[in-house]
Amino acid sequence: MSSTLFTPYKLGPVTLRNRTIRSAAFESMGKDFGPTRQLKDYHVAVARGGVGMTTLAYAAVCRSGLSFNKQLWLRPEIVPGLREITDAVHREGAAAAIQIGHCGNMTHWTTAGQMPIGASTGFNLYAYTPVRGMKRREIEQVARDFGTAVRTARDAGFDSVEVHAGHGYLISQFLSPYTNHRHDEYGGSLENRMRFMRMCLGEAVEAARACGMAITVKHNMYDGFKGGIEIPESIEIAKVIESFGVDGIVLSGGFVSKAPMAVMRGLIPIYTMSYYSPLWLRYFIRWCGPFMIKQFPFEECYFLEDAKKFRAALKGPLIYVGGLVSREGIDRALDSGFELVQMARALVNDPAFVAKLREGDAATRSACDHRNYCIARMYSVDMKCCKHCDNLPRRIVEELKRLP
Ligand SMILES: Cc1cc2nc3c(=O)[nH]c(=O)nc-3n(C[C@H](O)[C@H](O)[C@H](O)COP(=O)(O)O)c2cc1C
Repeated sequence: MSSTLFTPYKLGPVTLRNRTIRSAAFESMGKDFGPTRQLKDYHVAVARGGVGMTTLAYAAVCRSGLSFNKQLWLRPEIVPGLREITDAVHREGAAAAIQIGHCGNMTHWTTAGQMPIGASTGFNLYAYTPVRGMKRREIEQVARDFGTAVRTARDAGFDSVEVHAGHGYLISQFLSPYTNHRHDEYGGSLENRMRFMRMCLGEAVEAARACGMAITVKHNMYDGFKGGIEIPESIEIAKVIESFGVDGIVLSGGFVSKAPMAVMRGLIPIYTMSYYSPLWLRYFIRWCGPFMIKQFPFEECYFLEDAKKFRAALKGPLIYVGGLVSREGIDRALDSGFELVQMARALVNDPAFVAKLREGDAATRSACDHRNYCIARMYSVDMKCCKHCDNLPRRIVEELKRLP
């Protein structure tokens, strides 16, 4: 067994009690773009369950960066509600982080309060909406919003911020040749495609340093389809992220609008997903979902072999995420040179998973079976494991049983 898992780690100015972080996983528990009692209770349970740090997700840096109505929009009005959460998390001995980002083209007018904007003009199937390419002044404003969001997070008592630069959110829409078709200084060469990321990181890192917060970046090792970012280019991007002096890079992959299961792996319960979708979308998902959503089989530590290539190329702290379900897997990641590990589904399934690892024997495993009910449900209800839901509709139970 690795000896480092339950040792403290200094993440920039913050000391974590151990090497585990609850990964940013959209809870779908917000109301009016702000926090709720349910959101607080969930993160307090995770903190009580032993993690070093828990991450609230996802918080948009401005209104146009919201993709769901139950997300957070980081602004002064919600600071008191967030402060209640961070105080309660701290009382449990854990640190508190918040993921900040902008969803770019993955939204709808009704949520964003304006026409969706992205790196380039187009039509987004994810939200069935036309998208307008961002003007220069919008690009500059959103970059500044990243700095403002960091300061707001500090006012709310967070110890750390995670900049979302992966998964097809706005920064990765600029980075990826698949979504960036610009002909100006923000498009074309890799240097140009990284310009927006550099602007956002410049603002966010400066703000974090000024207010004594840790800062990490979630980055795509690859987008998960032909025409997107691949590992060699992604390593070059990671080197630039590292040059900003961030406290850690979280290595992930996949584009939620094109290859969502490349991010999370495992099965996707199509009927369940359609059940929780608005009526107008329900039958489209039921009929077209199996063809549109590419499957990526789940495997423990599914990103580890690729993440090791980044470990070999980079010097700074790296955070492993993806398919951690056992002590053996966590130790494997830590022993491969990653300073910290993040987990999402193991903690959706059981917020006390880390405490069980500490108290249990080496064979302790998460009971999550990666049938991904939590993902199907998250879009319109909240993020919950099927194991915590009573009285599920019969057809959902049957579908979850039927999946191999
Ligand atoms: C329900 C759910 C919601 C998620 N939402 C986000 C999110 O808002 N931001 C993000 O960066 N990743 C999100 N993810 C991805 C996780 O952070 C993580 O990268 C991925 O699930 C792999 O970790 P795991 O195998 O421990 O679950 C989400 C995952 C799940 C299961």
